[in-house]
Amino acid sequence: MQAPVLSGTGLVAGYRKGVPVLSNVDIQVERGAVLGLAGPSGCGKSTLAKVLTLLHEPWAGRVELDGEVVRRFRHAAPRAERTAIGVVFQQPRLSVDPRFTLREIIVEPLAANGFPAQIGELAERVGLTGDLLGRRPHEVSDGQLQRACLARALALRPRYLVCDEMTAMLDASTTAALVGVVQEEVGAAGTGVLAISHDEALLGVWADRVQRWA
Ligand SMILES: Nc1ncnc2c1ncn2[C@@H]1O[C@H](COP(=O)(O)OP(=O)(O)OP(=O)(O)O)[C@@H](O)[C@H]1O
Repeated sequence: MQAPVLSGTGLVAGYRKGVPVLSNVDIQVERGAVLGLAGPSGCGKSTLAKVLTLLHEPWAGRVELDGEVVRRFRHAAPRAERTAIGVVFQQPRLSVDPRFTLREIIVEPLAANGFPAQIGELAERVGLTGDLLGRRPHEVSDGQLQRACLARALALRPRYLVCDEMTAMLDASTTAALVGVVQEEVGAAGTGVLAISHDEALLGVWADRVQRWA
């Protein structure tokens, strides 16, 4: 049986030749649990997030998705592998097309994969009600836009979800709401979550286990 885990083994990655940001990093994100990742600014947490979501190709080491070694990254990554791993970044305004309505933002992965554009229940779960779905990013708050980004990430029911400082720009009540939605997904769908955060107190209540980088 294939191991139900998203893992990185011996990962080496960076941006400039000869200057690795990740040097021999190991990580295992298990299904049905939240792994917290904490560490000082600049240590490479976001770089690891990009490698595990197949957006950045490591120089060495391997990423495995449920027992299969990932061989292609970025645009070359197979659709089935890309859609198995959702991601929410810190800054929602850098993550969306400003011309799209929130509804279009959430629907986009469903449409791109040939699924019906049914998002009513999902939008409600993330707290986007009333006329919010018809608004564009400049007409909503950061918290409302981040709700849409989380809904977009969950639309295809990914087996894994990487939350890279998902709540860093949000107030306490929006943070609690979004973490609650992720927790429901972990419980109902067995999603495996990597929660990257500076906020040790948040990870203390959210994560089942925390990996700390020096
Ligand atoms: N696209 C890029 N091109 C060049 N260097 C980059 C790029 N992205 C990140 N870096 C560099 O890689 C190093 C690690 O950055 P990364 O964003 O992974 O760290 P981090 O731990 O997530 O930091 P923070 O907690 O501040 O978000 C930093 O020195 C950063 O300047």
